[in-house]
Amino acid sequence: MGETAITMRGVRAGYGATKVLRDITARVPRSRVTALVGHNGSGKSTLLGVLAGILAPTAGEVESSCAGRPALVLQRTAVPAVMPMTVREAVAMGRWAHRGWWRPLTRRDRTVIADCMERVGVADLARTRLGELSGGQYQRVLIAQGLAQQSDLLLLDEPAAGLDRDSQRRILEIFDQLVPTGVTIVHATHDAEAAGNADHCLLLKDGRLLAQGAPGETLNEPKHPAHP
Ligand SMILES: Nc1ncnc2c1ncn2[C@@H]1O[C@H](COP(=O)(O)OP(=O)(O)OP(=O)(O)O)[C@@H](O)[C@H]1O
Repeated sequence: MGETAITMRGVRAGYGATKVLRDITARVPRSRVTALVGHNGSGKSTLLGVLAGILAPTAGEVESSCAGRPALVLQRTAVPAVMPMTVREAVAMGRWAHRGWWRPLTRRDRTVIADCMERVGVADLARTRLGELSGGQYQRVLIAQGLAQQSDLLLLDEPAAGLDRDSQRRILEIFDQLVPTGVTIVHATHDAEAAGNADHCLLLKDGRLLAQGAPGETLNEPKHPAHP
């Protein structure tokens, strides 16, 4: 299926003595949505950490043809909305990678920030404080913050977790709008609809890759943990 954005060969990774990923050999297609699927603890977040470049593999290699640094959108629960800042200020933090946090925003930064808020539908909330947002709105702000990094690789850890169906669908729509702009998306999910909507799935179990490919093939894989 199309071009490859990332190739992993025999990737192992973990945390000190804890070995998590075991010999992952997989590909991520360019300008497509890839879903990382698997039970709790199967290694989805760890794999995102490797793809984000914040966790170095202990073996194997990761070859990426993406330009620049990937943008990682952490799980909403890992980034509580306790900071006394507005939506615009939170999205502006996405520009720090470009300009450093100490420099004033340029006109270009302001344009990018406004565009990212528009794309995820939070422009009308620009002056609202994070603490006043619903879960779905806050998740979209975090996505806008990731988009503001203007990376062509967007990694998201369970962006739809804990949201109602409408908010989940809205996130899938955002993915569908981003892909034609050349963004490669990789997201971890527990949700069957989100996984089924992806172009490509990587199915993990206990740190190993059980299957990869189109959702129809991967998720019906007899080795899928959901199968008896
Ligand atoms: N910082 C860490 N230090 C030590 N072990 C960790 C660390 N982070 C994760 N682990 C362990 O690595 C394994 C894989 O965790 P990971 O978070 O990658 O799985 P996951 O598939 O994303 O799970 P979930 O669906 O619950 O988010 C788990 O056994 C977990 O306890």
